Amino acid sequence: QTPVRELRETKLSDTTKRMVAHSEEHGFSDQVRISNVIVMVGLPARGKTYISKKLCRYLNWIGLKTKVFNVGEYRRTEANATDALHGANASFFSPDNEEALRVRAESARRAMEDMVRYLDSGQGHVAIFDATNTTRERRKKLVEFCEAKRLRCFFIESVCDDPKIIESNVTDVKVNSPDYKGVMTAEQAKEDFMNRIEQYKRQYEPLDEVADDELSFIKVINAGRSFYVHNVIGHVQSRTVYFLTNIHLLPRSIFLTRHGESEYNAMNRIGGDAPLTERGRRYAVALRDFFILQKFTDLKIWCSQKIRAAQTAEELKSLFSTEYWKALDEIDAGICEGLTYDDILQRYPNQSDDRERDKYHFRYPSGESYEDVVSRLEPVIMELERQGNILAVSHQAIIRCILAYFYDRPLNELPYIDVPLHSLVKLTPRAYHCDSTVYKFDPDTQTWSEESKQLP
Ligand SMILES: O=c1[nH]cnc2c1c(-c1ccccc1)cn2-c1ccc(Br)cc1
Repeated sequence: QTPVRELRETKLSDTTKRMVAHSEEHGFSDQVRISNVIVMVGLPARGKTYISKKLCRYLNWIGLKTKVFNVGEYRRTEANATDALHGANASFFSPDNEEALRVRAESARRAMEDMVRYLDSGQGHVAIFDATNTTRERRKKLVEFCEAKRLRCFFIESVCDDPKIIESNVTDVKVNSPDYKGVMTAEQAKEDFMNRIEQYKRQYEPLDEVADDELSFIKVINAGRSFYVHNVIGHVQSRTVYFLTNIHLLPRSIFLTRHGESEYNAMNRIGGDAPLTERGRRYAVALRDFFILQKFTDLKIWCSQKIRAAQTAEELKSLFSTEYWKALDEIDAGICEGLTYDDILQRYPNQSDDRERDKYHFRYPSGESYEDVVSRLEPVIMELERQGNILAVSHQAIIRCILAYFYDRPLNELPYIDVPLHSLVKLTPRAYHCDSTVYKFDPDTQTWSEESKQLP
């Protein structure tokens, strides 16, 4: 069997070899060369931090290093220097409060400096500037600041006049804000926060397609019910717009599980397309009983196209609609398919070392890397964002990639996320984090146990 590298040498023409070498060295498009700044705009309780955190998590997962710079957090450190009550008093946000304006301008300046440092250091590709930025003058300063540093600016304005949505934000998030913690009751905090919004309304200048014609921006209206998109430039802005049009706030749960134990698992062999063992079949039945007990009515099942996954979902397909996704198939181990870990250590010692050194980027010869799997899972993640209650029956490497997205884990930690057989993960996305419960089934005692943990 000709080693893969030799194949590549003979197959590529000189021109192609030069192009491949160049692109491997210089990156493929402006997503690497030009740094992007995403600027949030909107009154308080319009979901700016919600969008910032969620978008940051998505861009990091697709490989664009991104960080949120929240000016409120800078103000709170600034305010602690003088008077912690600053944020807990709506009059702090009055346009007539000179001292407060100084503190707020100082916090914005320090956040902008840190943002540029993050991008200039080459550490980051995208910075998200999470602040109200509600006046044209404030936004003009930001554009000038970014232009001077060759940074491309994209504005995301969240406008919302739906009282139900604002109410859910204030009760969900604001009353637990550090501004109010231990300072006043939830009722008082809510009232103060509504006053804070009134203060901002006095100066709010929404983005305008005529007055702001030269800017690149998207107006998100009523939590994604409608959008106005203007002058989108480049890869990062295009992926951002696409993401925002696919997310929603409706509460739902996502269930993830591997297939039941297969004949290959029992022989410690990787890959392949083996059927379930008796223990694996018991898990399939237990899974069906679990969802009958949960009384889930609107659940959709997504399953990989491997026999062991299809057999696991078999028991459930009479209850719920089932779709088979090739994108959910296990990582392709290439020339290592069907081998045991010992076989691989003996036959391919060098590959085993490479894999240990950088498990995320390591690609099995004639197979895939975790990075390749993340790329083929992007459409699955996007469809998960669009859907309601989903159960995905898939494989260890695949579930690691999906969990890394919802848990906001760094990519180098992704290949080490614990995903044992016969365990079912229930994810419930919240405003700024994801609740997670793990249910474990023991096929020998045929009992379920639960370990609930709320991830940061
Ligand atoms: O309050 C809000 N007003 C307006 N838009 C909002 C929220 C929230 C929100 C709601 C509850 C808690 C935390 C954040 C999310 N989005 C939102 C914004 C854009 C998209 Br695309 C989807 C949701």
